[in-house]
Amino acid sequence: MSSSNVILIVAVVVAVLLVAAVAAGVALNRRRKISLEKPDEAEGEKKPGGYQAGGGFSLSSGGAATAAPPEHPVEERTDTEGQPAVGDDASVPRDTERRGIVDVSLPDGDQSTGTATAEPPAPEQDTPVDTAPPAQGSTETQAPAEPEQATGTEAPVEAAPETPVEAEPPVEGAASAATAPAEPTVPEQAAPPEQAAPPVPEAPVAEPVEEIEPTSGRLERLRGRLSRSRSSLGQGLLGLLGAGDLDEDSWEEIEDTLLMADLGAATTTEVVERLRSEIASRGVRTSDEVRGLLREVLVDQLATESERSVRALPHGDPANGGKPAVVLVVGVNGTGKTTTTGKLARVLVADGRTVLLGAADTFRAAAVEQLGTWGERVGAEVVRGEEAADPASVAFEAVKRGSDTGVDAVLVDTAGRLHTKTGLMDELGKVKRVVEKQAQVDEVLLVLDATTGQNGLTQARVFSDVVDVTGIVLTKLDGTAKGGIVFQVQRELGVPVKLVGLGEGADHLAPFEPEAFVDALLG
Ligand SMILES: Nc1nc2c(ncn2[C@@H]2O[C@H](COP(=O)(O)OP(=O)(O)OP(=O)(O)O)[C@@H](O)[C@H]2O)c(=O)[nH]1
Repeated sequence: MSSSNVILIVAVVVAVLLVAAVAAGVALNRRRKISLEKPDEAEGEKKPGGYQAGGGFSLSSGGAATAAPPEHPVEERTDTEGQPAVGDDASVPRDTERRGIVDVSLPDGDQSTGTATAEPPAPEQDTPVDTAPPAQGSTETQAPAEPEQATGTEAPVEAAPETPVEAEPPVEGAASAATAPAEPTVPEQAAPPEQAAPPVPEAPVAEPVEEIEPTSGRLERLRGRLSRSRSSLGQGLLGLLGAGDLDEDSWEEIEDTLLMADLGAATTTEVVERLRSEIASRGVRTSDEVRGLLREVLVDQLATESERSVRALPHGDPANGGKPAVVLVVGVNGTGKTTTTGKLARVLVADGRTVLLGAADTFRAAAVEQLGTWGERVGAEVVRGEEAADPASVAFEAVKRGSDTGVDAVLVDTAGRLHTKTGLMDELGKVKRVVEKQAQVDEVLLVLDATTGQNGLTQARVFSDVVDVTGIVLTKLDGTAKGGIVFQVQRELGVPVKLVGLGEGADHLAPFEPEAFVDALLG
């Protein structure tokens, strides 16, 4: 072979390598960009009763790539005086019992958090949870009992005699699903293909006991529940703008209206400036034109590029080795975490999905009970720990159980109250890390109470530092005239509002859609 041939071949090889590298770079870049977008149809294949765009919930499955953490504006953190902060209650606690601070220090490889869990799951006992001895860390699964009405007196402890976890081959950490998982040694996505695995337990299937309201058109149907915000913000602005001849006093009033509705200073300034310039250039006369302009300006403020779909669809088919979606629900107690977890479960079940609930809010026995009731209502299995159990252990067990039984989604309700903010945050971080030992966390929904205004934002910043919040659920929008908090939350946190809570009813959860929301505000 002549030397020119050799050079030619080398040149061709180099060219091919270059092309491959460029292609890989482009692909990687694209993957990062769409990490929060809907997956291909194939990935998030739908079951009957699915969701449509426009009025329905938008669900997607988490991609292989983890969503890039949102950028959070760096701001001075100040707890609002006299207001509940992270680690406190967002509302008056419904009970007074508190558990002590759990040792949540977690150096890698630390097994000490499982200290209290050496005991096997408590045998069947009829004692109500609050009087049960604090057998920390033990978890048990609760099959959706044939529900009558859930009662607060129901003894939650039904020792699952042979939980699959205990029968599991001794994957370190998993062996202690009833204890704190020894996290670092569990290989990620460990799925021993040819192990003599114990029979895959079937998720107890129960029919939802209640009819679930259709999931499409929720925001439309619930728009009346925004009436307070509508009259203060929507009607207030329309009235002022429609009066014509806007002098400085009028503009000041418009500004005040926006501020009072909790839009925040930055958004308010932008909205007023835009309205002023558009009115000056376009000339807006009729009430329809006023409404049209206002709608446009407000929707533009709310629209973000972030994907709003909730990543609650499984990775592949769970019946054939696919993994369930894992959703963590975080937030301060009293904001509506448990309620939102239950409502979201209903949405998924209505979509033909199977759900498992993890009651990792072990801080308060009643919270666990509450989630148990939601589980019964939708026919979802509930994995829970006893009061004061290690939440990470419960979460771990829930995800494991969900994977074993092949559910579509595991929703984990976490604690929002501890004696100290640091303890809470350490614990939350641990919950996420532990869960990630066996499955990707697809969605971290931060639940914020819309009625707490600025304080909710403070909470959100703290939570965002510990876990990458991927979506906001703004609850109790029905109980406030300050629906403008939606604008501020998105702007300040850089995280999209994905769901809104519009009441205490089981189906008072709606997907957040900027246009429909603004329409509801404007009446
Ligand atoms: N009006 C209204 N009330 C809501 C909404 N979401 C939740 N709530 C109520 O808020 C209260 C607190 O809700 P929870 O779900 O218990 O709050 P949490 O954050 O989980 O608190 P724990 O159960 O202690 O963990 C309950 O009375 C709910 O019914 C909503 O969108 N609107």
